[in-house]
Amino acid sequence: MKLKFTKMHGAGNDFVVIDAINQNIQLSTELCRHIGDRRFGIGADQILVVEASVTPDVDFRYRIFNADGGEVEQCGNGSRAFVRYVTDKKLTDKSCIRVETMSGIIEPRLEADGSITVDMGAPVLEAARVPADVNGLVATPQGDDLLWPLQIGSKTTLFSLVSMGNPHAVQVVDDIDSAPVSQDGPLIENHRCFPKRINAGFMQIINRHHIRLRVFERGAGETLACGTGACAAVVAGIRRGLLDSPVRVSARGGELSIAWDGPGQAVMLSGPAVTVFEGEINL
Ligand SMILES: N[C@H](CCC[C@H](N)C(=O)O)C(=O)O
Repeated sequence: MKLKFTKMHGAGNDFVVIDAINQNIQLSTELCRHIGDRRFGIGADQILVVEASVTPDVDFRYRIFNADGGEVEQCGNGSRAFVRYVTDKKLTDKSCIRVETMSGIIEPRLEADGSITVDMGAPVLEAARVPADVNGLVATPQGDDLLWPLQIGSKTTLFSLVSMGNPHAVQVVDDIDSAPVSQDGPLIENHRCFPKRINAGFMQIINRHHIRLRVFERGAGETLACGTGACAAVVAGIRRGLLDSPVRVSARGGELSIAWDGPGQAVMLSGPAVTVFEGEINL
């Protein structure tokens, strides 16, 4: 069968977007892994699937699969690509849409100037959900920052644990260009304290309104930008008294902007969403 798709990116975090409203497609882990493969398939960090909503007062359902085929709860950069896609494909005439994801409802908005802002919902301090004693590992938070000391390779590293629907472990580093992302990223992602695995953020503080960020993503490896990772890093930095909202997040693939007014409040994510090409794949 032939499957139509659209290739998109948000600050270099790239996606294959599939309309499953007007195409009959049953996605499996194996099929998503094939589509995400940069040599045998199309290639992408994530595959985004557009489905009709079955929930009143919700416009669409949005499924997210990492390149390794795993279905996940949330994708910040993907949510901006989503609203660009459904607008350009005339699947909606709304500028602000309500989208159901595995982790709840998000509200991406296409602004008059063409930029896109997403209400990502309120963060959960993942520490509250991390089992204190997993496989005999006892991890206890330090102070009210909820900084968790975890053994990564031969060293103990302090992490902020934040969930944006999907889990993030964020650490502060002096220089992200020399940070051991490729070495420590997989160790953090697969750490035994995180039974569902986790996204690993490496944050360099430039000033109270600007960070540089690299993220080794669960199920995708290091990406050029991570929207939920940017949200989690800013939440962690504000909670630790290191940052003030709004914060400019410089990722390797582009710039994102995050605003957060504190616990219980929604995190607002703004940034680009670009359509690169339309295509068809033989399955
Ligand atoms: N790798 C993530 C999903 C994609 C998140 C990222 N691409 C974003 O923009 O938020 C996870 O397994 O939770």
